Amino acid sequence: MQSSFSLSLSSASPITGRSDGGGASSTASDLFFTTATTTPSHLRFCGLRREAFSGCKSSSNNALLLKQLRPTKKISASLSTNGTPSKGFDYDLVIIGAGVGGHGAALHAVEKGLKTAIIEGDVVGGTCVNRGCVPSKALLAVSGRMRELQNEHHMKSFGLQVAAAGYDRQGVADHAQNLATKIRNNLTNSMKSLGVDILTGFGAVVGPQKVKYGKTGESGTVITAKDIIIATGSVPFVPKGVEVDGKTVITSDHALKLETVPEWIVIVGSGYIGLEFSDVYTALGSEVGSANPFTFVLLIVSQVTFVEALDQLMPGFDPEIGKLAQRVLINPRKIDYHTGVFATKITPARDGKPVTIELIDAKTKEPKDTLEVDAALIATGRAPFTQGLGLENVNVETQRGFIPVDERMRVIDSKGKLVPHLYCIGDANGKMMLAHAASAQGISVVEQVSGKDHVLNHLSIPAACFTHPEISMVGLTEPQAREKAEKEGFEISIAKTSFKANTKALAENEGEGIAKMIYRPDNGEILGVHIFGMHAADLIHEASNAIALGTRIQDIKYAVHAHPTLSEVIDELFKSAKVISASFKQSILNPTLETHSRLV
Ligand SMILES: Cc1cc2nc3c(=O)[nH]c(=O)nc-3n(C[C@H](O)[C@H](O)[C@H](O)COP(=O)(O)OP(=O)(O)OC[C@H]3O[C@@H](n4cnc5c(N)ncnc54)[C@H](O)[C@@H]3O)c2cc1C
Ligand SMILES: NC(=O)c1ccc[n+]([C@@H]2O[C@H](COP(=O)([O-])OP(=O)(O)OC[C@H]3O[C@@H](n4cnc5c(N)ncnc54)[C@H](O)[C@@H]3O)[C@@H](O)[C@H]2O)c1
Repeated sequence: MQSSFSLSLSSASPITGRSDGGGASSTASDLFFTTATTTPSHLRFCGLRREAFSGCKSSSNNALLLKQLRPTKKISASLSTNGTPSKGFDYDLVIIGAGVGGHGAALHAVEKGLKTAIIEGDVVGGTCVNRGCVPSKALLAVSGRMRELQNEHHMKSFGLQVAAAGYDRQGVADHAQNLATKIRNNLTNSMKSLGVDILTGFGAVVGPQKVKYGKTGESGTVITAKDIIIATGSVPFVPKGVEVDGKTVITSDHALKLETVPEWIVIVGSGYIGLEFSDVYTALGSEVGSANPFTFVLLIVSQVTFVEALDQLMPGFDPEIGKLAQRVLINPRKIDYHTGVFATKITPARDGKPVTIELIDAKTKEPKDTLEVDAALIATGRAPFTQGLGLENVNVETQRGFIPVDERMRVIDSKGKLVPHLYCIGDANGKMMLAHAASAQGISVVEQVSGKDHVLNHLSIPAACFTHPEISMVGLTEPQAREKAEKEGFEISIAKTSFKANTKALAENEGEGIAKMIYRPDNGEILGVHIFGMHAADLIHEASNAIALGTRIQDIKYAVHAHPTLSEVIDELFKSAKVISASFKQSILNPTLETHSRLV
């Protein structure tokens, strides 16, 4: 896997975040950074063992994954070759980093006729494909099925009888790894087939419109480019005082290999990674029995203890959704938690002693507790990977490691001026640490360098947490919307619908869930949508596309949805919103006008 340099797969990563810290959502000190196929072979592919019936759905619902699997031939044949560079340059566009951000930019650049090269120092696909979205969603696909198969009450409600479910840990781990390999190959082949030059080595900026690449410590090859995009991503952030050994004190890089499922694991941080892994660990449980597919397997449900610095779990979510998520995803499961505490010192298990975790009160900094457990997963955010990029050669200073950019992803220098022809996308700029955001930013930059102005609306970018059930969101949370409304002087309203009233959800015995919309009743603008429930991650796109396209509730509420589908939850959400009609507003201004209805 590793080539000329090592990134976050190794605990001796060039940056662990220890020295620099920082994070997109950091708040305090350096402690804080923040188809239903049921064949036996299909079950084996998922690493599951089942004697009786199972309903193993075939693939992840991750839109990006589907995009990555899409045949590249979709791009028209006439545009499917790398272009000729602008006069005086080796390339029109050089991208440093072949993660999903760099990949998205490269494909779009070739489509636009730009002569494009991408420099990668490790493996194509970056975090998302190799150590992030892809393997984690493979593990979550398995945990979802295990959860369902183990839920006797749920199975009985369908009239199904199910014998004890078990799993083969290595089989599950292989499923995750095989998927990563497959998607990595797809990404590599998609770029190769379009003629993108994939250059191997560590890339750095050596001057305006000049990039060097090669093995670290060697002189390397210098190439010129009309425009440069930095897309170097991020690595796990490990707070000061935490000793990662990769076995008992781990980051997501290690956890995704699923080398063990500990009996008791502390998860430090209850954000996306913490929550998704709590779903995996509590569904799989620690295996202590036989591994034969046709014998009884004893699984001990793993105990998860969350350690969260803020006063509530899942602080990033809309508070109402967070509360519901806690009631469904935390309270009934073997999960306990300590909130308002920092993990200041974590020592791996050694010499027969367990992992020890020292907690201090987040506000008073007084010692609070010491936990002794089997393992600890550090899920305290991610640190940008921006060291050694030669930013000093273009007078750029990072901010807690992140590269400062404007709304067009143009890099800003230490004097606050834009650096001509230099852009930064994805995790390295810290605007929104999501795979599809990185890719969208890359496409936006390519639009700009090909002569079309483009500003990406980050408030239209959806996010999802792939727990069971899922959580998704787009736009503002209720508190954020209230703050904005107060500042700008407008009213907000809230609409809510329940999965309990949805036929499809009830047919699936999955009525637990809500959708919530925050909007402006005066003009029908959607400010935020939050969904908790089955397939929430897929359902959010109707709302995110409406925000992106500026569609108002009074227009989208007439769109027709197939029955019975989960999408009717969102249909009902739009229909239940009360927008004051234009004619009513007119009638207030001019009382002589006749009005039929106040609301639309
Ligand atoms: C466990 C986990 C699960 C996640 N799940 C999701 C999810 O479900 N959905 C989602 O949207 N996001 C998810 N994310 C976040 C997502 O992985 C990142 O937001 C995304 O990978 C960022 O893409 P990027 O292109 O900016 O950087 P990266 O994917 O990190 O890619 C950067 C690339 O640049 C290369 N590189 C770095 N420096 C240099 C250099 N100087 N020269 C050459 N090459 C260099 C690296 O080797 C790497 O290949 C997850 C993250 C984790 C850790
Ligand atoms: N499904 C997805 O889209 C997905 C999945 C996984 C990761 N990601 C991305 O990866 C990034 C990293 O995820 P993450 O979960 O590590 O970060 P996060 O920012 O989502 O959550 C980190 C949590 O750790 C807490 N924390 C930080 N320092 C702490 C400390 N010292 N002690 C106790 N608590 C502490 C924070 O309060 C926060 O709740 C996120 O930005 C996310 O966008 C996305």
